[in-house]
Amino acid sequence: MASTLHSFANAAELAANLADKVSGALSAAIAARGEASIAVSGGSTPKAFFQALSTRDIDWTKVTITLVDERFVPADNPRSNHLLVDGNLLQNKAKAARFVPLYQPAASVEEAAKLATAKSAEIGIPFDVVILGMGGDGHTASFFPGGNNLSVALDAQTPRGIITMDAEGAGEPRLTFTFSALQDAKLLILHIEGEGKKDVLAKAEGNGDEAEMPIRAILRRATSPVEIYWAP
Ligand SMILES: O=C1O[C@H](COP(=O)(O)O)[C@@H](O)[C@H](O)[C@H]1O
Repeated sequence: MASTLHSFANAAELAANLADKVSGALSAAIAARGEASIAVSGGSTPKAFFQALSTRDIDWTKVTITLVDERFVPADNPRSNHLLVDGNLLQNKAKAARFVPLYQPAASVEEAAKLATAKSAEIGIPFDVVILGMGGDGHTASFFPGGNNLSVALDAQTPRGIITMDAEGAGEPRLTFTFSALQDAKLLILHIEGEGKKDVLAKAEGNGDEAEMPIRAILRRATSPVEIYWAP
Protein backbone atom coordinates (compact mmCIF):
# COMPACT_ATOMS: atom_id res chain seq x y z
CA MET A 1 0.00 0.00 0.00
CA ALA A 2 1.24 3.51 -0.79
CA SER A 3 2.73 5.81 1.82
CA THR A 4 2.43 9.58 2.11
CA LEU A 5 5.08 11.81 3.67
CA HIS A 6 3.93 14.76 5.81
CA SER A 7 6.88 17.05 6.64
CA PHE A 8 6.85 19.76 9.32
CA ALA A 9 9.17 22.63 10.16
CA ASN A 10 9.88 21.33 13.65
CA ALA A 11 8.93 18.73 16.24
CA ALA A 12 6.39 20.99 18.00
CA GLU A 13 4.51 21.60 14.75
CA LEU A 14 4.52 17.89 14.00
CA ALA A 15 3.23 17.05 17.50
CA ALA A 16 0.32 19.49 17.21
CA ASN A 17 -0.67 18.34 13.71
CA LEU A 18 -0.39 14.66 14.56
CA ALA A 19 -2.43 15.19 17.74
CA ASP A 20 -5.16 16.85 15.64
CA LYS A 21 -5.12 14.03 13.10
CA VAL A 22 -5.29 11.30 15.76
CA SER A 23 -7.94 13.03 17.87
CA GLY A 24 -10.06 13.40 14.71
CA ALA A 25 -9.74 9.67 14.00
CA LEU A 26 -10.58 8.71 17.60
CA SER A 27 -13.59 11.05 17.71
CA ALA A 28 -14.85 9.65 14.38
CA ALA A 29 -14.58 6.10 15.74
CA ILE A 30 -16.48 7.09 18.90
CA ALA A 31 -19.20 8.72 16.78
CA ALA A 32 -19.47 5.59 14.61
CA ARG A 33 -19.15 2.79 17.20
CA GLY A 34 -19.21 4.37 20.63
CA GLU A 35 -15.57 3.49 21.32
CA ALA A 36 -12.08 3.92 19.92
CA SER A 37 -8.68 2.20 20.18
CA ILE A 38 -5.11 3.33 19.70
CA ALA A 39 -1.78 1.50 19.96
CA VAL A 40 1.24 3.75 20.47
CA SER A 41 5.00 3.32 20.37
CA GLY A 42 7.61 4.02 23.01
CA GLY A 43 11.15 5.26 22.61
CA SER A 44 12.41 8.83 22.61
CA THR A 45 10.31 10.27 19.76
CA PRO A 46 6.64 10.38 20.87
CA LYS A 47 6.84 12.47 24.09
CA ALA A 48 5.74 15.86 22.65
CA PHE A 49 3.03 14.20 20.57
CA PHE A 50 1.71 12.36 23.66
CA GLN A 51 1.60 15.62 25.62
CA ALA A 52 -0.29 17.38 22.81
CA LEU A 53 -2.75 14.51 22.36
CA SER A 54 -3.47 14.35 26.10
CA THR A 55 -5.00 17.85 25.94
CA ARG A 56 -7.36 17.17 23.03
CA ASP A 57 -11.07 17.33 23.60
CA ILE A 58 -12.18 13.74 23.06
CA ASP A 59 -14.55 11.58 25.12
CA TRP A 60 -11.54 9.78 26.57
CA THR A 61 -13.77 7.51 28.71
CA LYS A 62 -14.50 5.69 25.44
CA VAL A 63 -10.87 5.33 24.35
CA THR A 64 -8.64 2.30 24.95
CA ILE A 65 -4.90 2.89 24.70
CA THR A 66 -2.28 0.19 24.41
CA LEU A 67 1.33 -0.13 23.23
CA VAL A 68 2.61 -1.63 19.99
CA ASP A 69 5.54 -3.05 21.97
CA GLU A 70 7.07 -3.14 25.43
CA ARG A 71 10.18 -4.22 27.26
CA PHE A 72 9.74 -7.10 29.73
CA VAL A 73 10.18 -4.74 32.66
CA PRO A 74 7.65 -3.49 35.22
CA ALA A 75 6.00 -0.10 34.77
CA ASP A 76 8.28 1.65 37.28
CA ASN A 77 11.41 0.79 35.29
CA PRO A 78 12.84 3.90 33.55
CA ARG A 79 12.99 1.94 30.26
CA SER A 80 9.32 0.97 30.37
CA ASN A 81 7.16 2.26 27.52
CA HIS A 82 4.22 2.11 29.94
CA LEU A 83 6.03 4.63 32.16
CA LEU A 84 6.45 6.99 29.18
CA VAL A 85 2.73 6.73 28.37
CA ASP A 86 1.77 7.21 32.01
CA GLY A 87 3.81 10.38 32.37
CA ASN A 88 2.95 11.99 29.05
CA LEU A 89 -0.24 10.62 27.50
CA LEU A 90 -2.36 9.44 30.45
CA GLN A 91 -2.47 13.02 31.71
CA ASN A 92 -4.80 16.03 31.38
CA LYS A 93 -8.03 15.07 29.55
CA ALA A 94 -6.62 11.69 28.50
CA LYS A 95 -6.42 10.60 32.15
CA ALA A 96 -9.92 9.23 31.66
CA ALA A 97 -8.82 6.71 29.01
CA ARG A 98 -8.46 2.97 29.68
CA PHE A 99 -4.89 1.67 29.35
CA VAL A 100 -4.14 -1.99 28.54
CA PRO A 101 -0.47 -2.75 29.31
CA LEU A 102 1.57 -5.37 27.48
CA TYR A 103 3.87 -6.08 30.44
CA GLN A 104 2.40 -8.66 32.79
CA PRO A 105 4.09 -9.71 36.05
CA ALA A 106 4.56 -13.31 34.92
CA ALA A 107 7.37 -15.80 35.58
CA SER A 108 8.53 -15.67 31.96
CA VAL A 109 8.21 -13.34 29.00
CA GLU A 110 6.43 -16.12 27.07
CA GLU A 111 3.80 -16.37 29.81
CA ALA A 112 3.46 -12.56 29.81
CA ALA A 113 2.88 -12.62 26.02
CA LYS A 114 0.03 -15.13 26.47
CA LEU A 115 -1.58 -13.05 29.21
CA ALA A 116 -1.19 -9.82 27.21
CA THR A 117 -2.69 -11.48 24.11
CA ALA A 118 -5.73 -12.55 26.14
CA LYS A 119 -6.17 -9.07 27.66
CA SER A 120 -5.75 -7.23 24.37
CA ALA A 121 -8.25 -9.50 22.61
CA GLU A 122 -11.01 -7.32 24.10
CA ILE A 123 -9.76 -4.33 22.13
CA GLY A 124 -11.66 -3.74 18.89
CA ILE A 125 -10.28 -5.18 15.64
CA PRO A 126 -8.73 -3.53 13.70
CA PHE A 127 -7.18 -0.75 15.78
CA ASP A 128 -8.59 2.67 14.92
CA VAL A 129 -5.12 4.18 15.17
CA VAL A 130 -1.61 2.69 15.27
CA ILE A 131 1.41 4.95 15.75
CA LEU A 132 4.67 3.28 14.83
CA GLY A 133 8.18 4.57 15.40
CA MET A 134 11.38 3.42 13.74
CA GLY A 135 14.85 2.85 15.14
CA GLY A 136 18.09 3.74 13.38
CA ASP A 137 18.49 0.02 12.59
CA GLY A 138 15.15 -0.08 10.73
CA HIS A 139 13.21 -1.81 13.49
CA THR A 140 9.62 -0.90 14.21
CA ALA A 141 7.52 -2.07 17.16
CA SER A 142 9.91 -4.83 18.44
CA PHE A 143 10.53 -6.25 14.98
CA PHE A 144 14.33 -6.13 15.36
CA PRO A 145 16.87 -7.17 12.74
CA GLY A 146 18.27 -10.49 13.96
CA GLY A 147 15.34 -10.98 16.36
CA ASN A 148 14.80 -14.62 17.37
CA ASN A 149 11.09 -14.47 16.47
CA LEU A 150 11.29 -12.00 13.59
CA SER A 151 9.99 -14.24 10.80
CA VAL A 152 7.03 -15.31 12.94
CA ALA A 153 6.29 -11.69 13.93
CA LEU A 154 6.34 -10.52 10.29
CA ASP A 155 4.39 -13.43 8.83
CA ALA A 156 0.97 -12.11 7.80
CA GLN A 157 -0.48 -15.55 8.71
CA THR A 158 0.67 -15.30 12.33
CA PRO A 159 -2.46 -14.57 14.35
CA ARG A 160 -3.08 -11.17 15.89
CA GLY A 161 -1.61 -10.96 19.35
CA ILE A 162 1.55 -10.39 21.31
CA ILE A 163 4.70 -12.43 20.91
CA THR A 164 8.16 -12.29 22.42
CA MET A 165 11.33 -10.97 20.79
CA ASP A 166 14.97 -11.30 21.82
CA ALA A 167 17.53 -9.37 19.82
CA GLU A 168 20.98 -7.94 20.37
CA GLY A 169 19.78 -4.39 19.71
CA ALA A 170 16.72 -4.74 21.95
CA GLY A 171 18.27 -4.68 25.42
CA GLU A 172 15.66 -6.53 27.44
CA PRO A 173 13.41 -9.29 26.08
CA ARG A 174 10.45 -7.66 24.34
CA LEU A 175 6.72 -8.09 23.95
CA THR A 176 5.36 -6.96 20.60
CA PHE A 177 2.11 -7.01 18.70
CA THR A 178 2.43 -9.08 15.53
CA PHE A 179 2.53 -7.52 12.06
CA SER A 180 -0.98 -8.88 11.40
CA ALA A 181 -2.36 -6.90 14.36
CA LEU A 182 -0.82 -3.57 13.35
CA GLN A 183 -0.86 -3.42 9.55
CA ASP A 184 -4.58 -2.90 9.03
CA ALA A 185 -5.18 0.01 11.43
CA LYS A 186 -7.76 2.43 10.12
CA LEU A 187 -5.16 5.15 10.57
CA LEU A 188 -1.60 3.82 10.31
CA ILE A 189 1.07 6.39 11.17
CA LEU A 190 4.86 6.17 11.08
CA HIS A 191 6.26 8.96 13.27
CA ILE A 192 9.96 9.72 12.82
CA GLU A 193 12.14 12.74 13.53
CA GLY A 194 15.62 13.88 12.48
CA GLU A 195 17.67 13.82 9.28
CA GLY A 196 19.21 10.49 10.29
CA LYS A 197 15.80 8.78 10.43
CA LYS A 198 14.90 10.27 7.04
CA ASP A 199 18.01 8.61 5.60
CA VAL A 200 17.06 5.33 7.26
CA LEU A 201 13.57 5.64 5.75
CA ALA A 202 15.03 6.27 2.28
CA LYS A 203 17.18 3.16 2.63
CA ALA A 204 14.18 1.13 3.81
CA GLU A 205 12.20 2.29 0.80
CA GLY A 206 14.90 0.86 -1.48
CA ASN A 207 15.56 -2.77 -2.37
CA GLY A 208 16.61 -5.29 0.25
CA ASP A 209 15.36 -7.90 2.66
CA GLU A 210 12.66 -7.18 5.20
CA ALA A 211 14.75 -9.07 7.76
CA GLU A 212 17.51 -6.45 7.41
CA MET A 213 15.11 -3.54 7.96
CA PRO A 214 11.81 -4.84 9.36
CA ILE A 215 10.04 -1.49 8.81
CA ARG A 216 9.98 -2.66 5.17
CA ALA A 217 7.23 -5.13 6.07
CA ILE A 218 4.99 -2.19 6.99
CA LEU A 219 6.05 -0.04 4.03
CA ARG A 220 5.59 -2.89 1.53
CA ARG A 221 2.80 -5.07 2.87
CA ALA A 222 0.52 -3.09 5.19
CA THR A 223 -3.02 -3.22 3.82
CA SER A 224 -3.65 0.30 5.14
CA PRO A 225 -1.90 3.33 3.66
CA VAL A 226 1.06 4.48 5.76
CA GLU A 227 1.00 8.16 6.75
CA ILE A 228 4.58 9.18 7.54
CA TYR A 229 4.99 12.17 9.89
CA TRP A 230 8.48 13.66 9.86
CA ALA A 231 10.22 16.74 11.26
CA PRO A 232 13.93 17.60 11.34
O1 LIG B 1 12.65 0.22 21.05
C1 LIG B 1 11.88 1.04 20.63
O2 LIG B 1 12.33 1.92 19.69
C2 LIG B 1 11.47 2.40 18.67
C3 LIG B 1 12.10 3.69 18.14
O3 LIG B 1 12.44 4.50 19.24
P1 LIG B 1 13.13 5.92 19.12
O4 LIG B 1 13.72 6.16 20.48
O5 LIG B 1 14.17 5.82 18.05
O6 LIG B 1 12.04 6.89 18.79
C4 LIG B 1 10.05 2.58 19.16
O7 LIG B 1 9.22 2.87 18.07
C5 LIG B 1 9.59 1.33 19.91
O8 LIG B 1 8.25 1.44 20.36
C6 LIG B 1 10.49 1.15 21.10
O9 LIG B 1 10.09 0.06 21.91
